[in-house]
Amino acid sequence: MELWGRMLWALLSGPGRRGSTRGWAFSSWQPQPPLAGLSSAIELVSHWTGVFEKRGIPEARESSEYIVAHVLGAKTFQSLRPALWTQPLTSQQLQCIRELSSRRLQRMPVQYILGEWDFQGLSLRMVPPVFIPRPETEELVEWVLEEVAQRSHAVGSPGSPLILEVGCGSGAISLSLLSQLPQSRVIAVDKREAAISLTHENAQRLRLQDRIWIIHLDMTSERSWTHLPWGPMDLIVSNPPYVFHQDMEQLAPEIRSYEDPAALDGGEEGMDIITHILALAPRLLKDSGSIFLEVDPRHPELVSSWLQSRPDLYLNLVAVRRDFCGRPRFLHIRRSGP
Ligand SMILES: C[S@@+](CC[C@H](N)C(=O)[O-])C[C@H]1O[C@@H](n2cnc3c(N)ncnc32)[C@H](O)[C@@H]1O
Repeated sequence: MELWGRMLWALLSGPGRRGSTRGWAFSSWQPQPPLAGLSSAIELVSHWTGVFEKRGIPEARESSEYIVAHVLGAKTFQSLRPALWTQPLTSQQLQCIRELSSRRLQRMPVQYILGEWDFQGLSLRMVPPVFIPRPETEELVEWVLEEVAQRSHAVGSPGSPLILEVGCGSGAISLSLLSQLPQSRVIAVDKREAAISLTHENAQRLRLQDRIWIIHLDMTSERSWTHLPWGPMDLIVSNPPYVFHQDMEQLAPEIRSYEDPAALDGGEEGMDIITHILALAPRLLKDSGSIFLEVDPRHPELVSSWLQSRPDLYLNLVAVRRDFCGRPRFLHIRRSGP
């Protein structure tokens, strides 16, 4: 699973992918010839890997393995019982693999094809165009958990920590925090109806619905914040849209054709939603409350100088963390004043 997420990020920042591929992504698909003689899982993986490679589909082997494993009822090919690798598949299973593979040929991300994906050990439903959670974001969640563990004297009481997530998407961050912090409560907001309903669905699936308020709200609208059910917050967490607008056209076809641009486009310097969160934070946070953000590697410096220009907010950038590729991608900002 991790590999796929890494690939997505690599495409997001990778060179040489300018120009629209939307047209060819859809028009290049031709009906496949019958798979005469192919019947076992191993043969199908190798057949579809070859087809994907020929059509330039990234992560060809991983894609075909996930699809075949999914149709056989497993999460990964490696977790399939070895007996199933060579056993003949039914014609219904063959047809299903063909249909799912044709979606991959149209550059649909595997997470949407399968309709579910794991995040922090939770199985979440995935529905386009709601943003697919990336493995980097698991590192953000782990950092928040470390902070809560360190401040357990302050936030360990029933109902705490109280956490606000801005831009909940599928609910990945909120639900994994709730599942690992049994006393916590979360307010999760998103401006997209599709994200709100997917977070509701995932909360129900995981039986975490009792400690989460899911609110359909555009955080840039002033009036939205007057009726929050709980507050003030111990923590604000967000993986906001932070892609620099001019980088949007370089995104991989998987991202551009299927994920909501509003989940990605952070404006000219990727700071539009970040600065809204920071400007709002003093009104929502407890005295020494914290903000944890996932950002672009250029943002630690930009955020630091933006905060220096806003001493009235009493917010300090207290730490920057690197992701598994060594890029500075996570910020911890603390409120330290009135
Ligand atoms: C990068 S996605 C993160 C989704 C999820 N937290 C995750 O990490 O998988 C950003 C999310 O912010 C939401 N969003 C964008 N602008 C917003 C706004 N003004 N108010 C509330 N949510 C917003 C998008 O709809 C999207 O779901």
